[in-house]
Amino acid sequence: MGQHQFNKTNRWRKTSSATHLLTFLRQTEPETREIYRAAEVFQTTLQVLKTRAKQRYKREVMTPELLSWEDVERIAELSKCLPATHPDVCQHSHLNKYRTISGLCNNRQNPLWGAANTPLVRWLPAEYEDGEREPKGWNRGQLHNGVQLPSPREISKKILSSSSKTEEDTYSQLLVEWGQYIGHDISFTPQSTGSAAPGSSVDCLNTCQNVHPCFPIEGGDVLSGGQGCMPFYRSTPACPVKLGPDSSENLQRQQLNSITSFIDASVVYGHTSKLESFLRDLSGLNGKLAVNTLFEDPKGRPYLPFRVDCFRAGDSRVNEVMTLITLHTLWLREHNRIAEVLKQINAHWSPETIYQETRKIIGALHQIITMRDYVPKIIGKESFEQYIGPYGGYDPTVDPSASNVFATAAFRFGHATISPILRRLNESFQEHELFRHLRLHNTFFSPWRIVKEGGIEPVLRGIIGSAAPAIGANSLVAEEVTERLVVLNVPQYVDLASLNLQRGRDHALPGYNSWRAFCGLNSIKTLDDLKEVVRDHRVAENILELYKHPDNIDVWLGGLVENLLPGSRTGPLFACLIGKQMKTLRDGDRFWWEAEGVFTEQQKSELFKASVSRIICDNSDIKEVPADSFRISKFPSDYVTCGHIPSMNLEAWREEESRGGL
Ligand code: HEM
Ligand SMILES: [Ca+2]
Repeated sequence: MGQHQFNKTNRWRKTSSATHLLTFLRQTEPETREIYRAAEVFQTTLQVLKTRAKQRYKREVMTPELLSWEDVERIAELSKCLPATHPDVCQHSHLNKYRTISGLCNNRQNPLWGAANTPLVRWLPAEYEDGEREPKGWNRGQLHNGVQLPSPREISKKILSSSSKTEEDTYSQLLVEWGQYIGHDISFTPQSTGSAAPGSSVDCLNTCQNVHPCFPIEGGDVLSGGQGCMPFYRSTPACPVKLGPDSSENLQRQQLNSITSFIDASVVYGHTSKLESFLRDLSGLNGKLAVNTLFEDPKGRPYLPFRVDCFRAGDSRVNEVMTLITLHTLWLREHNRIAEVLKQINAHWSPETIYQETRKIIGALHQIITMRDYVPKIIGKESFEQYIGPYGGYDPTVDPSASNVFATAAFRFGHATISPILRRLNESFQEHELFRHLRLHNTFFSPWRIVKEGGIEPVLRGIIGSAAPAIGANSLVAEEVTERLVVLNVPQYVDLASLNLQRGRDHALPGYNSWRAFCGLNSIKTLDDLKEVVRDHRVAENILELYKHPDNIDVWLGGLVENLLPGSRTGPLFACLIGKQMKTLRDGDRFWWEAEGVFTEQQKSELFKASVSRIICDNSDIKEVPADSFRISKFPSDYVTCGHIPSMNLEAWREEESRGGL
C-alpha cells in the first residue's frame, strides 16, 4: 500500500456519494454520441411531420405515405444520419490476421455485421403504438387487445420483487457473474440523455409526461421521488442501415448496440481505437495493457487503470458492482501474464505482435469459457444440441449482430439470479473478519472497496465459494435491485425489474406469445395454458389478473417465470432465444477460435486446457480452487491445489524469426 493511498482515500470519501461521480460511469464513447445525436435529429424530424399530419388528417399517417424516398433521403442527409457506407477496405490482407477493434470487416460482404455502433437486429418486426416510434404505453388510455397495459412498477411489486433468495446446490456464484460479464461483451444499448433530444428542454428527472426522450414509469410509491413516477430515458435511436422503398423497417425507430456483438473480449480491449489506446501500455513496448499507477494490491499485483476515481476497462460498466471489477481485473492480469511469456518465447516479436497475439488468445478464452462452460449450464444440454449443435465452420451468411430481444429480454434472465448479498471470504473460505459480507447495494460503484478492502481476493473467493441463488417462480428479482438500484444520471434509487419491462416497451418488442410462436412453442390463450408453462400457479394467476390478455404479457416477464428445462437455468423460450443468439455469435464470426486458419491444431488443444480456475490460480493469491469454478465445491475437501489445474503451454505460439511479426 503506497503512501498515496491515504490522500486518495479522502478524495474518495468526498466524492463517492456525490451523484456527479456517476456521470463517469456507464458512459458512452464520443463516437456513439455523435451517431445517436444524428439519429435523434432524423427521428425527431420525422416525428414532428407525422404529428402534424395526424392533426390534419385525424388519423395515424405512416412516413412512406407522407414523404417520398427522396424527401426521406434528404432529411437523413441534413441530419447527418445517412446509412453507413460500406468501407471497401475489407479485402486488405492485414484484416485476415486479427480482428479490427470495432468489429468492422469481420464479415467481408457485410462489413457492419456485428460491428460496434450498429443497430440491434430484429428477429420479429417492431410493434410501436404508432407503428413507427412511440412505444407501447406511450399514449395513456390507448388500449391493447381491448385493455390497458399494466404499469411496470406494479408488475415488479406484485410479481417480481422478492425479499429473500434461496441458494441452489450445483453452481457457484461465478455462473451469475460470468453471465453479466459476458453480456457486457455482447451488447450495450446506449440511452438518450435529457439534453440529447434536439429542441427539447424537458428534464426527464422532473416529469411524469411522455416527452422524448423521457418515458417515465408510473407508480406512486417511494421510488417515484415524490412526483408519482420513476425517471426513464429511452434508448437512443439508430440511423437507418438502408433507405429505399423496400426498407420501411428502417424508418421505424431502431436501437443501437454501441459495442461489438462478437465474443471478442471487447470487455477487455474496448471497441474504438481511442479507448484501446487508453487501455494499452504503449510506452512499455511490451504489448501489455496499462495498469493502475497509483495503487497495486498487497502482493504487488496490478489493478485496472483509473479515470478520475473509477476503474477503466474495455467496457464502461465495469464499476457497477464489485464482482464485475474483480473479473475485469483478472483478465487484465491474464493479458499481461500471457504477453510476458510470449515475449520470452518470441523475443523478435514487435510490441504490436505481442499485443495482438495476446488479444487473440484472450478473445479465444472468452469464447471457450462461454460456449463450453457457461451456455450449456444456462440453457441445458438438450437445448444446446437443439439450437447450437457442433461447430461446422464459419458461415458468412449468418448475421452475428446482437438481436434486440436477446439484449432487451432473453439475456436479462440473469436479473432473476442476482444475489442480494456479496460474500467476502477469507483464506479458509469463511466470512472475512475485516471485510464482512455486504448487501448488494453497498457494492454499486465502489471501486475504492477493492483497493482499500483487501484487493480482489475476498470477492473472488466469495464468487467461487458461495452458491448461486436458486431460480424460483415466486422469488425472482432481489429487492436489492428492485428497491435500491443505482444507475447513471438518476440521483435516486430505481427498480431494475421496472427498467427491464419499460425497456422492452421502449424497444417495441412483440409480446410473449409472439416470441413463443417464433420459437415454435404453443400459444397461451387461457389461464390453464399459462399454468401449464409457468412454474407457480399463483404467479400465473397474478399475471393474467394484471395483464388481462395473454398477448399483452411482456416477453421478459413471460420468459422469466416459465418452468425451467431439466438441467438448465431457463425455460423453453429463453433457452431458444439465447441458444439462437449464441449460435449466430459462433457461426457468423470469421475469427471464431475454432474457425479454419485462426489457430493451429496444437494451439487449439492448448487453448482448450484453459479454465477460470487456472486464470484465478495464475492471477490472484488463491492457490486452492475447485476443479470447475462454476460448480459449488466444499472447502477444503473438494478443492484442489493449483498444481492440479491444467494450464496452456504457450510454446505452441513459438515462431521462427524469419516469419516475423507486424
Ligand atoms: C448485480 C448485478 C446486476 C446489476 C446491478 C445489473 C444492472 C443492469 C442495468 C442497470 C441495466 C440497464 C437497464 C435498463 O435501463 O434497461 C442492465 C442491463 C442488462 N443486464 Fe444487468 N445487471 C446485473 C446482472 C446481470 C446478469 C447476471 C445478467 C445476465 C446473466 C445481466 C444481463 C443484462 C443485459 C443483457 C442487459 C442489457 C445490456 C444492453 O444491451 O445494454 N445483468 N443490467
Ligand atoms: Ca464484443
